Amino acid sequence: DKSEPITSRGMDIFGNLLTFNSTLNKETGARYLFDNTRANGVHTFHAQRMPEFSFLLLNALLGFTGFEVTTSSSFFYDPAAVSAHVNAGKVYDYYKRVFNRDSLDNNGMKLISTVHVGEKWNNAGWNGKQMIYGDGDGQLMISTSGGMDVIGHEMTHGVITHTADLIYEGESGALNESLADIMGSFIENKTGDDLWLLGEDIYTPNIPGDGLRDMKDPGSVPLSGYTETGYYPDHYNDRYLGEKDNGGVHINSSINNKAAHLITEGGTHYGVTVNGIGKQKAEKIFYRTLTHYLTASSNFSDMRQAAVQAARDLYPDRNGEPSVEVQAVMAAYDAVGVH
Ligand SMILES: CCC(=O)Oc1c(C)cccc1C(=O)O
Ligand SMILES: [Ca+2]
Ligand SMILES: [Zn+2]
Repeated sequence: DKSEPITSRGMDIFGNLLTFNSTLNKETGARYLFDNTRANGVHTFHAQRMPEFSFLLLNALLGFTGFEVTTSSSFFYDPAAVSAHVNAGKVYDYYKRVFNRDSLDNNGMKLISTVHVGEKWNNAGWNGKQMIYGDGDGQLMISTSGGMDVIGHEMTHGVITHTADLIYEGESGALNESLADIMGSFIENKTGDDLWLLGEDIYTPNIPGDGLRDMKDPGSVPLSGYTETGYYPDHYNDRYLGEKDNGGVHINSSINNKAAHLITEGGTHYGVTVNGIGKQKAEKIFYRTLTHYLTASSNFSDMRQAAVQAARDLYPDRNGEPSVEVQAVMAAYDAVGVH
């Protein structure tokens, strides 16, 4: 075979010089962003800023994944591609290390990312088969593949597809979004309040400290992205009941996000006090909830019951009393009004 694994270097979108796995064509000397050391490959492509609808159409109809990112030297000159490639490898490593999950399907499926989708597209996504990243318009967003939590979020959509496959609308869709936010944030693993911000590294480059969403204080972020007045909800009674955003999947996700924050760090919310149990336990509870109990049509009440059960499996009752972990889950869902 004419191709062999080789390490290459390149800068990510923040100017960090990184070393990563790639593939060399020995005959031509060309290198490709194909890391064949993980699963059946972590392969990164570019769409040369094609309009997103045409990329998505060609992808859906013909399985077109874009153009190969290649270089004739040992250096790759596409920062957005380097960021997507390296971050995808990190997300693969997280799921393998923490949950012994081999790729999104737990069967070593190839991880495909395509960057430069659309023209100044303020979006990232999972299209059911692969991750896609826009470059942003430079004001609202910059290359979305630069966000470790964004990539963790997109790839967790892939894990969800291969597990509960939560229907992407209404309450099940909000749970899909929330679990992607929760795992994306845990994978990025920042400290302090930054742990709870989504997309902060690639959002509004001219405004420090803000994010697409805030899991600790959802109500601090205006709903401007969805042309709704108001702020993200942090209680079930304030959930969005409109039609926009597939019935508010990126809006009502904040209610479950707040529950996840309370389970992890604790706090008093609408008069309900939760004693936090930390990230290591929280991530196990959410992963077990997703992989053992949730189904495609699960709603918020199902989520509460599933999370309580997952917590009970992992941290059983003691002398007939719920463990502190189970108590934290119950109290957190009480605090956000989900019963
Ligand atoms: C935190 C990751 C995220 O929200 O990605 C999206 C963006 C940036 C725009 C539109 C949709 C998504 C998504 O993956 O839901
Ligand atoms: Ca973040
Ligand atoms: Zn999402």
